[in-house]
Amino acid sequence: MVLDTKICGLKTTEALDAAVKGGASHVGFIFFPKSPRHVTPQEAAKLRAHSGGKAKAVAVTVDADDMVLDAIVKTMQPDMLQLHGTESPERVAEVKRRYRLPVMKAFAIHDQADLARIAPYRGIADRFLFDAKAPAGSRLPGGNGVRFDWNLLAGLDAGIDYMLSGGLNAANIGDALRLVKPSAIDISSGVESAPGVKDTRLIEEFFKVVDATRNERAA
Ligand SMILES: O=C(O)c1ccccc1N[C@@H]1O[C@H](COP(=O)(O)O)[C@@H](O)[C@H]1O
Repeated sequence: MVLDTKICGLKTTEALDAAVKGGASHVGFIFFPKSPRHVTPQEAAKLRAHSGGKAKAVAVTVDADDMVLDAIVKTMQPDMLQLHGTESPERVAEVKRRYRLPVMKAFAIHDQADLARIAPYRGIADRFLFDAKAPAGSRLPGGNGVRFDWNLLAGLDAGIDYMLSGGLNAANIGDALRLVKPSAIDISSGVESAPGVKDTRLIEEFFKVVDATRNERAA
């Protein structure tokens, strides 16, 4: 079974190399100035070039306007856009049209009502990303290392293509993948030694568990 894996919030070639070596299908770059993982379009372009196309480059933005997206798309040339704010279905459709890129729409999940909110985006977003709600007082809509109740996903329509995200790490990814069957997983702070500082040893450890669980799923 194919399981895409995205390592998000990359800022250095060392961390990027570890992600690619581990088998990441996607690598994510954060364009959100309040984040400790924020990169400029120029920095992301250099990292993307360094990866040599071995993983799809995802640009993560939060309610970005066309001017911001124009600069990112022109400079970095991502393979996919992750919209991690409160973008409406109309805005998602507009972004897809304007940039001719696949779009992954992120949702903050706490209960079933949050999952129901994806309905108007079906057929518009190419993929969904389910993250936890940001804790009170957090300056970030994602990258908070917080998980949500994965049981909520058990009854989800099997045709929904989603990336599981939020508080994943080497210690819990095995349990997550035994409980739910996402087409993809996404991790950021779970492979960091401090906010915004990726740890290559933690990236390696994460992939070891993912590979072991993937083999379990295939058996
Ligand atoms: O990581 C950030 O700083 C960030 C900022 C703004 C929007 C999204 C961000 N990260 C996304 O958050 C999730 C989960 O992160 P974590 O594994 O819980 O730390 C991931 O999708 C990142 O793309």
